[in-house]
Amino acid sequence: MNVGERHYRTIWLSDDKRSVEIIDQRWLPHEFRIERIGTVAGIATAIRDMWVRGAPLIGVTAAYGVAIQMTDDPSDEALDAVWETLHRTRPTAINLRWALDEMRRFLKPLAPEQRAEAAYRRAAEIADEDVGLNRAIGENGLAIIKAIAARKKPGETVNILTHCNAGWLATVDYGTATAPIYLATEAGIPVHVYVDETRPRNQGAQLTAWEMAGQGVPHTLIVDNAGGHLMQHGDIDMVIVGTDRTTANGDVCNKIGTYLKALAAADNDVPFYVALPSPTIDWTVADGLAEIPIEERSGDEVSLVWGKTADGKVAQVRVSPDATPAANPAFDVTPARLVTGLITERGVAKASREGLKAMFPERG
Ligand SMILES: CSC[C@@H](O)[C@@H](O)C(=O)COP(=O)(O)O
Repeated sequence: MNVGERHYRTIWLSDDKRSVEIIDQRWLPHEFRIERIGTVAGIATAIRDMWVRGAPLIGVTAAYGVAIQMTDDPSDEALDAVWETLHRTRPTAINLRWALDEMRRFLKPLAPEQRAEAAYRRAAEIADEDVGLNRAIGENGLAIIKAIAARKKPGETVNILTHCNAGWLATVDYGTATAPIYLATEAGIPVHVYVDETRPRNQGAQLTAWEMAGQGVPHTLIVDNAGGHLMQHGDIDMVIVGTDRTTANGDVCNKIGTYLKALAAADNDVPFYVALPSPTIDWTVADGLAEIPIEERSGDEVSLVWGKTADGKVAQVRVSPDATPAANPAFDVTPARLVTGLITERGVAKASREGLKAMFPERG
């Protein structure tokens, strides 16, 4: 995506060909900061403390973490240790385990002295593959938006609700849920996006809104609780969200609050789509509610909110009494029965075991 005149991916190799540079998402939308990270500890911090976030980008960042480790120590023991260290950072997004497994599978058969160079090459390929997958998701989702637009009167917008940030910032480029939106805008289809603020960390208000503004996509920020009301009044044509892990049965784990949007969508006959690249499918898990570990983050993220003060400083304020404890489950599971379709790189699958098997027969 472009920021101003310049095209950026969300992660890239530094000039020293060893460290990576990332957009530090903690400061957006107020400051655009780039950080250079050259250690495994730094990569672990960036993932855990959400300098980078979003399932696909977490995976790519971890892949580069393995590469950094291989320059320091390419032994089997170090490869296993970096897998463990990075796997511990965030438990829910399956792309993290997918990328770590892929790096280990690729590197293990190589002689240690070949591993560093090969690891950077494979990490770069995983990053490039992510861009390709998202572009294909965009094309497949675009067909859905086009079909809705065709039923509208000339000039009427297609109104899309999205939750969290499943955008460019959550991937390497394009985003998953946002890819169809960007392609629709490029194709001249009038779209308008309702952006859920996405408490507690406000990925919608801070990241999706910033992306939409930067790409010139008409959008409106709403509080998380407004979606149901808008659907009851016919103001939403479709919902598109991303996912951190989708089970082999089509259950969708995504940012906390997604389930409530899906319930409201079902009650109002609003199509509810989930956009995902195939590395986000966990083929080993069937029942999302019973089997997916849900990350529990610090209650401080609920009690304290970041923002820009009147004098232009980025600061944190407390919104609840000092003595009030807060719980912060970061994700929830939307059962497959509430999902209209899974927009993958291969096409739109039914959210069911049969639907996913038909789309990915080699995994059946
Ligand atoms: C293409 S990103 C899909 C998901 O990772 C996204 O919707 C999401 O829930 C991100 O959560 P986050 O906690 O910000 O990493």
